[in-house]
Amino acid sequence: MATMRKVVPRRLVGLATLRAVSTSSPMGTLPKQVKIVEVGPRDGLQNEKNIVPTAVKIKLIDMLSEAGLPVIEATSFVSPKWVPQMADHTEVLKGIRKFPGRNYPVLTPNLKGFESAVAAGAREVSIFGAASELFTRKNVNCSIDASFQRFDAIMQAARAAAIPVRGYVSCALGCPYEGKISPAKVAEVSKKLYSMGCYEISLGDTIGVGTPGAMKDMLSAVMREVPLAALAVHCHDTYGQALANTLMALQMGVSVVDASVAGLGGCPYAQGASGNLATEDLVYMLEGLGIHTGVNLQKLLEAGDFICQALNRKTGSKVAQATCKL
Ligand SMILES: CC(C)(COP(=O)([O-])OP(=O)([O-])OC[C@H]1O[C@@H](n2cnc3c(N)ncnc32)[C@H](O)[C@@H]1OP(=O)([O-])[O-])[C@@H](O)C(=O)NCCC(=O)NCCSC(=O)C[C@@](C)(O)CC(=O)[O-]
Repeated sequence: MATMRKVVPRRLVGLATLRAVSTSSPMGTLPKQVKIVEVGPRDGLQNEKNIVPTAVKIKLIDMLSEAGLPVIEATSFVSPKWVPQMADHTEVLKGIRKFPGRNYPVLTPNLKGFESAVAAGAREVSIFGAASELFTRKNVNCSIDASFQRFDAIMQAARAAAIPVRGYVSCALGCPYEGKISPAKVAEVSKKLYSMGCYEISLGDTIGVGTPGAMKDMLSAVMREVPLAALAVHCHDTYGQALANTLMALQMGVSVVDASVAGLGGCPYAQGASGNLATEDLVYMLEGLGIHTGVNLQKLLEAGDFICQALNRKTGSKVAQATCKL
């Protein structure tokens, strides 16, 4: 295994001067604490063409746990024909160290996936819907309505097994196949997922086309239907807007943010989707705002290094690039 690169501590020390920003600044009402949902091992890796060894996935998740991430989406129990990279879901879920008080949710598209996930030891699952009809067909091979019938079956089984379920709404700020998606449609799908029992709804800018203005309009509509405390944002960075969009959501009171170590990611069924918001960049910004995350940035950078070296890939995190010793 290649050696870890050293992070230059001087750059990180500079943060201390920024920490004076108060939570009731003119920027809006910022949350005091943000829960980061790390999606790198799932969203980050699912699009990788070469199969990443199971041992690498396990080590990545363990390093992310050591960095203090409270929630790490570990894998997905989808069809291996559709997403070959996630075919080792059972081995990954069984192989990782489960830190006390942390969650390791997995994606489940249908009852079959849910049952396999539970058999592999999943204690939390995520169902994934979308606000776009065409994207739903490309991603899970059925209509939005039919996807909700599958979700019904999962919700019933999850209730019986006392398994919490998170819900995703993809294409919340645009669709690769339909283009613009109305905030009303996003609100409708979010409300349905929440009403059926999802404890949290993650609003995905799947192809990273959103801007802070679009985020504001979409969130305003969703907040009329779903309590703010149950909302999360999930921004891809295709147009370099992910951090700005996330900041807008924070200013509107959202306190749960999805991100992916080293900015890895993309949905294989969303043409043009690039990586997610890099977790390192999110943590750096939140620390600068004086917002608690419980994440150790140094250890997170090391996890980012590890996976980038394993993938032979340059990091997508600006913070990692800036702090990299040349
Ligand atoms: C939903 C299906 C399965 C429908 O796929 P289908 O082909 O319509 O399903 P089917 O029920 O006809 O089954 C076909 C075959 O798949 C098997 N199968 C069926 N279900 C499972 C399962 N759970 N696990 C393992 N195998 C399964 C089933 O047993 C059968 O096997 P065969 O008889 O041919 O050998 C498929 O379309 C699929 O797996 N799609 C997943 C696509 C995916 O993972 N996309 C990425 C995640 S979403 C995302 O990234 C966005 C997000 C969440 O990050 C937020 C954002 O950024 O917006």
